[in-house]
Amino acid sequence: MNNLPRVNANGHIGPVDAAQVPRYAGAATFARLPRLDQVEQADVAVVGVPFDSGVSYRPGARFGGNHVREASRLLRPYNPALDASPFENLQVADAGDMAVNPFNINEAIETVQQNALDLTEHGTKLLTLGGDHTIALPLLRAAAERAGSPVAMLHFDAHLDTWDTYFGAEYTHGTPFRRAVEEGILDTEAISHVGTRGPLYGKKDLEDDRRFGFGILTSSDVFRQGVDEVVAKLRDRIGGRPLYISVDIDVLDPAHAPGTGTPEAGGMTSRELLEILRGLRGLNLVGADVVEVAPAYDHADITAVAASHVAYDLITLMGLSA
Ligand SMILES: N=C(N)NCCCC(=O)O
Ligand SMILES: [Zn+2]
Ligand SMILES: [Zn+2]
Repeated sequence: MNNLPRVNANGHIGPVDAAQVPRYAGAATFARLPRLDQVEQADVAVVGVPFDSGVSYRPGARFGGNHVREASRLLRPYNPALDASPFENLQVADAGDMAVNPFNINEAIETVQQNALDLTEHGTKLLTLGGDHTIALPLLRAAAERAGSPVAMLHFDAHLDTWDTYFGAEYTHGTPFRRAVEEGILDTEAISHVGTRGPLYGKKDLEDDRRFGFGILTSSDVFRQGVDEVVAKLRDRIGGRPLYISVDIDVLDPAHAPGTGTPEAGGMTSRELLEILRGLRGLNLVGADVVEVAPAYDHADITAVAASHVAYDLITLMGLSA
């Protein structure tokens, strides 16, 4: 059905043309891009991670990837905010979903790490959709291995996710970045949380976090300092290092992202998040995730639309990387 030619100027296969095939027709791939098996090589692979066995509150992020794919049907090929055509500059393809064991977190982490390594074997960059924040740990392991060094990280989230354990469990969605620091896969000179807010267990949470090396720009900092100052501070800290960006969609206010498992009031707007991302043009972005999209709590696809635009800007940034 969707066999119309869609080869663009650079020989890359782009999205199905919405002027030729209604954009609501056919099975969803991210932004109506080709599947990975339909292209010879991919500069960027978008892959879903249907896993949410690491959550401490509301489940459902296992369904996030497909929810974002459905909302991404309305994306268009030219990104005016960054003056770039990401699918023309790059061959971007949808790699489907990782087959992750929902009953065994340790095995799931291994699978995510191995799948991420397999997908990036020939220089392909990875953007994952969906899943809970547990998956950032194996994704960072793979990113650091491919980079050949610890990576810088920007972590957009309402939460620190540097807690130690829940119910004695080390691998959960509230603990990936403490594990990552312990494993030495993060460049602790260049790791920042952006958008954090809300109650903590105690002051020690912040003390631990600072000891690990994290800088923090809270949701209130973004509001009070403004996007440009925040961008300048982040760029300064990251420099030319290989950079991984992890976006927990709950960094957005519940008004902008109700479809998530651990919502916190007082968050950033989707405009603020997109503006900060666009300010990161030219950094050496090696990989990214968009996690914690839980469709059961979404309304009118608000969360999925925001997540699809975040993913689109992340892919655009990959095409504009140093
Ligand atoms: N990573 C996300 N979304 N949430 C972590 C919340 C941890 C807690 O229940 O305290
Ligand atoms: Zn969070
Ligand atoms: Zn998180």
